[in-house]
Amino acid sequence: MKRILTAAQMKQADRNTIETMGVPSLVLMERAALSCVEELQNGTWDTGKVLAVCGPGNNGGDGAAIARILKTKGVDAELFCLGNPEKYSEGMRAQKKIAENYGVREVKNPDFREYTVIIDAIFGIGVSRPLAGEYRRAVEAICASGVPVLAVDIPSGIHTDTGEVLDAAVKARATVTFACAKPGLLFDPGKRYAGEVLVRDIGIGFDAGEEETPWYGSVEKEDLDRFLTRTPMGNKGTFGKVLVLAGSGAMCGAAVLCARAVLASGAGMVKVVTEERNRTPLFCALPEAMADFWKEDEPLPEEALLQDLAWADAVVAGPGLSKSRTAKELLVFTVQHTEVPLVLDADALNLIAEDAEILSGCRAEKILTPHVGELARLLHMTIAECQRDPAGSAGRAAEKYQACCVRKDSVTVTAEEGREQYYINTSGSSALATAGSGDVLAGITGAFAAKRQCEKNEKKISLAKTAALAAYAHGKAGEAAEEKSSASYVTASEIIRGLQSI
Ligand SMILES: NC(=O)C1=CN([C@@H]2O[C@H](COP(=O)(O)OP(=O)(O)OC[C@H]3O[C@@H](n4cnc5c(N)ncnc54)[C@H](OP(=O)(O)O)[C@@H]3O)[C@@H](O)[C@H]2O)[C@@H](O)CC1
Ligand SMILES: [K+]
Repeated sequence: MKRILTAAQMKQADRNTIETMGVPSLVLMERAALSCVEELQNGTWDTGKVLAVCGPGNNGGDGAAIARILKTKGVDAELFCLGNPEKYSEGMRAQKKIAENYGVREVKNPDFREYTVIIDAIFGIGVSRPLAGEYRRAVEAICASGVPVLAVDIPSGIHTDTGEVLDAAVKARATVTFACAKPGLLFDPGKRYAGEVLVRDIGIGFDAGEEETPWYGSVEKEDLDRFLTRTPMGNKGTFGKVLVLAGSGAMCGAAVLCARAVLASGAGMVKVVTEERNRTPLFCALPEAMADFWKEDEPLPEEALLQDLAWADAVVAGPGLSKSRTAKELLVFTVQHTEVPLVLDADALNLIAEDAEILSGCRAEKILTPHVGELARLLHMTIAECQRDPAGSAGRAAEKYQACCVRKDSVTVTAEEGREQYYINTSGSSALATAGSGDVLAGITGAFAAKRQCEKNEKKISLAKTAALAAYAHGKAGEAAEEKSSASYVTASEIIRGLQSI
């Protein structure tokens, strides 16, 4: 697990390091600057002529220190300072003076195109409002110059907590950020402005308010490996049995992809409940699956369904299900009779968006896996509103539907009701944006929820972390598939195959 800190939490950690642990602020700044210099000297940057563009706060102080350290290493480094010197932070004032003492030249009206690298040290986590005046002009000129930019802590103009552009922002080739990633570096559009994000330890003594909300984190490969470890004593019945309710007459593929993903994600068994017309294609495509069938406009096979629901350790409902009258009856029946974790995806979400009453009386733990369009329908908001606030919109759906919500987008966020906790997914690429990819994620999520259901209580992780691990595995599988071809050619079946390589 990696913690991700908001601006307020990072400031508290800085304060704790300085005031409680006793590390002077200038020492932290020196370490911050050195970590940027190390990046600049790794051989991938042309440091022929470097300009550090500094704002009035401590981010500017970092920039001045970087220019000075570069100068001592024989690099032609200059400073361009913005803002009223009377309002400089103590750190910026001190660093600017030290840079002067070392003979770093300060320029007044630079032509940014003359430089080989620009250090963006205008604003860091202290940015407090949209950029205007000289700041905005500088940011726009830096962007227009086309010169590679190294951003210090966060690209100037990106909101630290949401990733929003505050009217204008620097587009960096890479960002060296201190101690922890920040949400704004991981969410779009901040993620695209940050370039490669390099998290560097500068000796922050943590007390970022562990209990404080909102809490952000990201799961890592080690978390996934730990979760997927199988006990040698287990058998196919103890690794998780998943019931998949998917596929209407025209949508057998969704059922097949989802069920295949279940099996490829470590579940012991899968059973598919699908429309009668899918009988032959399902068994041809997936001989490992067991199945039960329902017929459009005929009574549900309730006895068989009750047995299936009692057998399952987790249930996935929705992929390719359609919104037909019988599909809705099936969903309502499932919701009312499921006691194990229930993953609701695609048409199940569309039916719920139209009639939230479907979920009334549900006793199961629920995981909703909407893409942003489905989320907007669930929340009766616009897509743009949901996009502006990735964590908030996921959290709102979790609260509204008393569930765990996996908000699928270029950056997937998982939230759980009752806690202001968010998992930001760091794996994946545009390769995942392909037909059937959502069916695969639903299957992985079902398999992981079933595995968790089979764990002894003391080993059980939260439902949100389980869902976050599924999103992470899905992203990693997409990356593995992309390595074999290219993002444009990856299909959902290849994402499933990619699961074997993570
Ligand atoms: N604490 C430490 O010791 C360490 C800190 N470190 C570094 O410091 C950074 C945080 O420093 P910081 O808190 O001083 O904030 P920073 O981002 O420089 O900006 C604040 C200044 O900008 C101003 N301002 C803001 N928005 C504005 C706008 N739109 N337009 C105009 N002005 C605006 C704001 O003015 P005000 O809002 O008060 O009017 C204030 O003057 C952090 O990201 C890291 O790089 C590391 O070296 C590790 C040790
Ligand atoms: K910056």
